[in-house]
Amino acid sequence: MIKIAPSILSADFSKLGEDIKEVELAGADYIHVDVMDGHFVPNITIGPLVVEAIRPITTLPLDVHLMIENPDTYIPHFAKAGADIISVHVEACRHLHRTIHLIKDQGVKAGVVLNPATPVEVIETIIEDIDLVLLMTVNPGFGGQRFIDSVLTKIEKVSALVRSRGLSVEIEVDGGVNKVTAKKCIEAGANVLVAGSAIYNEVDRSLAIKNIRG
Ligand SMILES: O=C(CO)[C@@H](O)[C@H](O)COP(=O)(O)O
Ligand SMILES: [Co+2]
Repeated sequence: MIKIAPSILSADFSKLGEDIKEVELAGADYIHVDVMDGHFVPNITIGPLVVEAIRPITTLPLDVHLMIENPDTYIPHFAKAGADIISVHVEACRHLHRTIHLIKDQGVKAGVVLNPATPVEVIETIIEDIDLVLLMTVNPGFGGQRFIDSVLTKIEKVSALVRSRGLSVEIEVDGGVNKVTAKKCIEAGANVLVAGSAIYNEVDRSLAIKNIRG
């Protein structure tokens, strides 16, 4: 089953609650929350206060994508605020195994994110410990960027790894996902598709989600 995770980075922040409710009613499976700190990526977005504010708005899982330095400091705050999945970048974690278990200790699902230039091999030793692998299909920091095709090979590799170990780890892709690139990601083995501009820039969000799901 293909899941769609609209990224609220492309929503209208002056009516964030309405924009979240709208994609929930339009068939979204997760709400993707992009957290940026101005250090790991050159942009600043939202913190645990906003996660706490949107928690009562939706019953969908909040899929929190941390693009921050020192994630260990903030993981308990995002968990307490109501995150259901917390994903950390391997590039930001000095002790990745410890960070993954810190997330799980909060009773939250743990995801690991790889930038486009990071090879898949880095997750071979921890794939058994996680619930989700998030492959960035753009360089993180901004919505509305162009999909990087070379990541498709990485999706195939992660998919083969998950199958060969008999795991049920979700494979999520994020960045430049639209109805054309979504098809390629699904064929390569992804099952969770994050989309910001391809959903929030469309008037008919229900149709946009349907088109991406394929
Ligand atoms: O994490 C990120 C960007 O760093 C994403 O979640 C974007 O917000 C996706 O936006 P689109 O590329 O779909 O417009
Ligand atoms: Co994201």
